[in-house]
Order: sequence, then C-alpha cells, then structure tokens
Amino acid sequence: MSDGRAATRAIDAMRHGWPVTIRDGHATLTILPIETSDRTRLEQFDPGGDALVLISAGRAATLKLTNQREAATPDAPVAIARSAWLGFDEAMMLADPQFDLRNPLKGPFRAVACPHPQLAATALRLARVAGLLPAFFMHEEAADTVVDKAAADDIDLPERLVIAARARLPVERVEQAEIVAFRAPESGDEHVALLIGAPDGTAPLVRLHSECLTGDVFGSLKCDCGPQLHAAIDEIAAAGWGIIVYLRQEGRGIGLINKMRAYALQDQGFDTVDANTRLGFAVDARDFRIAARMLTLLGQQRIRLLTNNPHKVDALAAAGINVAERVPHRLPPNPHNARYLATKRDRTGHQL
Ligand SMILES: Nc1nc2c(ncn2[C@@H]2O[C@H](COP(=O)(O)OP(=O)(O)OP(=O)(O)O)[C@@H](O)[C@H]2O)c(=O)[nH]1
Ligand SMILES: [Zn+2]
Repeated sequence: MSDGRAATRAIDAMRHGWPVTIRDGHATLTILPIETSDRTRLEQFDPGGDALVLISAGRAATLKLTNQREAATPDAPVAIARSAWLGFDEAMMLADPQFDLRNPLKGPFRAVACPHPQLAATALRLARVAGLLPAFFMHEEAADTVVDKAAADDIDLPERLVIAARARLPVERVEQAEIVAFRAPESGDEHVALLIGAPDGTAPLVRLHSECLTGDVFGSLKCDCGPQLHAAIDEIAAAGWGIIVYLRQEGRGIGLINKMRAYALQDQGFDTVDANTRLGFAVDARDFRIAARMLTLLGQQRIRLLTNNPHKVDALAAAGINVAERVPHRLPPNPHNARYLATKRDRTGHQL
C-alpha cells in the first residue's frame, strides 16, 4: 500500500505555498504552485531564473501555446521557459484566466519539452485535489516535502472508503430516512448517502448528486442542482425506497474556489465547458467509482439511476454496478440556467 501520509502532506504543502517533490525511482520533479506562492517564494525557489512554468494542455490551448510544443500527445502537460521578463506576476497571468480578456499576454512564450511528463501530469492532478489552479513553477532539485508518484496518484482512490457512522435523519420532504456517512481515509473527504424509505427487495431508485454549495444551500439559479436534489428526494419517496448518494465533488470535481472562477469566466461569456478548459481542468473531473464503492458498501449493486447523464451510467457500470434502468431527471429551466442546460445537452451528451 502506498504512503497516504506523504500524499496528504504534499496537498497540505501545496495549499501553504511550499514546494513539493514528486518522485518516481530516481526521477524527481519539484513543483511550487503559482496560486499560493508569491515573489519572495519564487525567488527562494528559483534564484537563478531557470525554473520552468508548468500548465495543462487545456490552458496552453487557450493561450495558443500548443502549436509551439514538441510533445505529440494533445493532453500532455506543457512547460514554458522562464525568461528575464517572466516573473511572478506574468506567471500568474499564465495560471489564472480571469485576466485573459483584459490583459494582452506578454510574450513570446517559449514552450519547451516538458521534463518528466508523467510526474508533471501527477502534479496537475494534485492541484485539482488541492483545489488550486493547475499551474506551477518547477525544477528538478529535491525539496523537503517528497511524495512518491504512486502515493500521489492514489490519494483519491475510492477503495479505502469506509462507513464511518449512520443515524436516523427525518428530513423535510420525507420522515423515513437514514443518513450514512463515509470517510475516505487519504483525502479526508466525507461523502454521505441518504437512505429513503424501506428496502422492499426491488432495485433502489438512486440519485448521484455532486455537491453544489451554491445550488444546494443558497438556491442558485445558475444551475439545476438544488431543484434536482429536492425532486429526487420526492421521487424516491414516491417510489417506495432509494438512495441519494451525495458526493463531495463540488464543481464537477474541481472544488468550490475553482468553480467560482469558472462562474467568473461565465460572466465574461464563456460556457460551462469552455470555462473549465480555460482554467486548465477536464470538463468533468469527477470519479464515479466513489459512488460505486458507496453503493457496494450499502449492499446495493443493482439500481435504477435517476439521471440525464449517460456518462454516470457508463461509469457505474464500469465499476461493477448493474444499472437496470436510467430514469430521466428533467426539470424546467429558468432564465438563468437555460444556457447551462443547453450546453449540457449540446456539449456533454446530456439527454435533455
Ligand atoms: N465546474 C463547474 N461545475 C458546475 C457548474 N455548474 C454546476 N456545476 C457542478 O456540477 C455538479 C452537478 O452535476 P450533477 O447534478 O451531478 O449532474 P450532471 O452531470 O449534470 O447529470 P444529471 O445526473 O443529469 O443531473 C455539481 O458538482 C455542481 O457544483 C459549472 O458551471 N462549472
Ligand atoms: Zn449546481
């Protein structure tokens, strides 16, 4: 089993703006997240000015840096050489898309062959887990905090998820309900399932709901999450029994702060897909194996799934869950989320 402590320490260091070394055998790559660093830290990290800047392929495409790359694979991380004028502020412009439309980028940027592309890919993944912009300064000298690539890649593996507690939880829309809390030892994520009604031997009606603080708590009109959650509780209650699997995968897995950044880009006119790509993330960064593991721990491997997203059905099936039926979960649009729903239909394969 890989060392989960080292991976957790790496995430913590990144959030604090401390460098982290990712190691695979003798190969090392040391990264300093741009978002949590500053001029002084950069000076300490790279006194000679010869570190590289690491960004994702999606961000590089947005910045039109891809055609200069040597790498043949379109998803490969992109390295940019620092030059005398590429200081901390300029690197922040590379990292954070909020200024893309306001500030014409300095340049020319020189994309160079990315050292240790596999380690760089792990670094970008860790940024997502840490909820940080996927952009780093990097060099090859070792830092104090070291994590093996295998341990870093394992940090949000669902296999070690366990049931931590369960209790009766009558809720506004249905009194017969029980909440089950799960803990993911490495990442510390606390996922929950709301069991509604009483098992009757049939396949439960299940809703996979990904956390949406803005929709679930504040009633945001930008998305359909809140109404979908409430309608799902009602439908499950009406069906007799079922489960809300509430996944702590805010913003389709990019975290709350990055989702707010995506919203700011949407205010500039980009849709939900392009906003994620401009930030340097996958359009959907969720791992539905977590949901499969939760259902398995609950003893429910044959389900009916409330969703419009065929990808959820495929991902559960790939993780060993028998989805006997997909039940559509459509709700009327409002003026604020109509474009969001149209984008889901037109660009991410939702059956709306
Ligand atoms: N990154 C990002 N995440 C968003 C945005 N709008 C909503 N979300 C997140 O999207 C997730 C909601 O997705 P779900 O309701 O599970 O569903 P779905 O993939 O659309 O599929 P359905 O089951 O058909 O509803 C939540 O984690 C929200 O926080 C956005 O504009 N950007
Ligand atoms: Zn939402």
